[in-house]
Formats: sequence, structure tokens, C-alpha cells
Amino acid sequence: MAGSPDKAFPVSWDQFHRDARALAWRLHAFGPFEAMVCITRGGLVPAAIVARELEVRLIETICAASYHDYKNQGELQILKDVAPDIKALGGGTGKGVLVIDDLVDTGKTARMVRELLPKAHFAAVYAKPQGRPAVDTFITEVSQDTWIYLPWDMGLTFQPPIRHGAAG
Ligand SMILES: O=P(O)(O)OC[C@H]1O[C@H](OP(=O)(O)OP(=O)(O)O)[C@H](O)[C@@H]1O
Ligand code: HPA
Ligand SMILES: [Mg+2]
Repeated sequence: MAGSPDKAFPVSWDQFHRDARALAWRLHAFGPFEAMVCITRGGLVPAAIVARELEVRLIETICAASYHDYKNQGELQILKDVAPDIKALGGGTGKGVLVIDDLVDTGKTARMVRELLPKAHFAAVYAKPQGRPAVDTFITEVSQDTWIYLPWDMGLTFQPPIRHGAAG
């Protein structure tokens, strides 16, 4: 990633659940979906919430990793591909499949998965401007220089008073 995002967008569990449910409402208009593919690991969490709302029970993973070093993107690795029976849906195009991730940043991960499932519907809860064109549906956009702090990456810590120079 060019530069290191210095603004912070912290997301609580409650907010994430609301945003993932809002995503499900929006996706409902594009369904029904025959299957869902979630991009691990971040996509596992919204996938559970969206699958519950849209009653999707056929759920596959594609295991990808690229941010090996906190905010710095490295080489994109596919650790597990999509199963052949899921790839065969929609006549081999992925039509009728919902691909879900927690967020899209540069769009690299989503673009790579789209090569495998070109006609699938791509959704993320959060999007940054660079990655936005790589997804069909998202809920909240944050600026490219913002780092999204997801609830499973955080814990409760003491916050110094704003007057004493707390970071935003
Ligand atoms: O749009 P991009 O720039 O490709 O970045 C977005 C991807 O990066 C994060 O995953 P990461 O590779 O860090 O793995 P994780 O989901 O296991 O945390 C996030 O969950 C997205 O999948
Ligand atoms: O803003 C982000 N937050 C958490 N994980 C990420 N992976 C890419 N961008 C981000
Ligand atoms: Mg991820």
C-alpha cells in the first residue's frame, strides 16, 4: 500500500453486526444466491451474519492472505482455492454466487477472486476508494488514508483524555 493509513476508523462488534445486517438488506435485492464464498479470514464474520439473514446454507471459503505485516500489503497468496462444484455454478461463471469479505482496500484481493468467479456478486462491508470498483455492493466508505480497526483485532484499553493529545 502506498503510504501508511494514519486515520483510524474503529468498529465495535455492535456496529459491525448492524453494518453486516445492512449489507444483507442491500444484497437481498440481488438474490437469491445459490452459494456464498467467503474470503478468509475477515470475510468469515460478515458471511455468518449475511448467510443467516439470506438463508444461504451452501458456504465455501477461498483462503487468501496479503497483509502479513499489519498495515503493509505483501504478496497475495491463495492458500485454498474454491471447490470445483462451486466454480461450476452459473455454467462455470459464478453467476448466482455471492462473494463476501469484510473490507476492500486496494481491491487486489477482490480482483483476484473475480478472475475465478467473473459473474459472482462481490460484497464487502467497508470500502476504500481504490477498491470500490472491485465490489458490487458495500455499506460504508472510508478514505484511503484510514485504517479500519475491526472488532476481532481489538481489546479494551485506557484512553488518555483528548486534551492530552489522544490520537484520533
Ligand atoms: O483490497 P485489498 O488491498 O486486497 O485488502 C483487503 C483484504 O485485506 C484483508 O485481508 P488480509 O489479507 O489481511 O487477511 P485476513 O482477512 O486473514 O486478515 C481484508 O480482510 C481483505 O480481505
Ligand atoms: O483498513 C484495514 N483494516 C484492517 N485490515 C485491512 N486489510 C487491508 N486494509 C485493512
Ligand atoms: Mg481478508
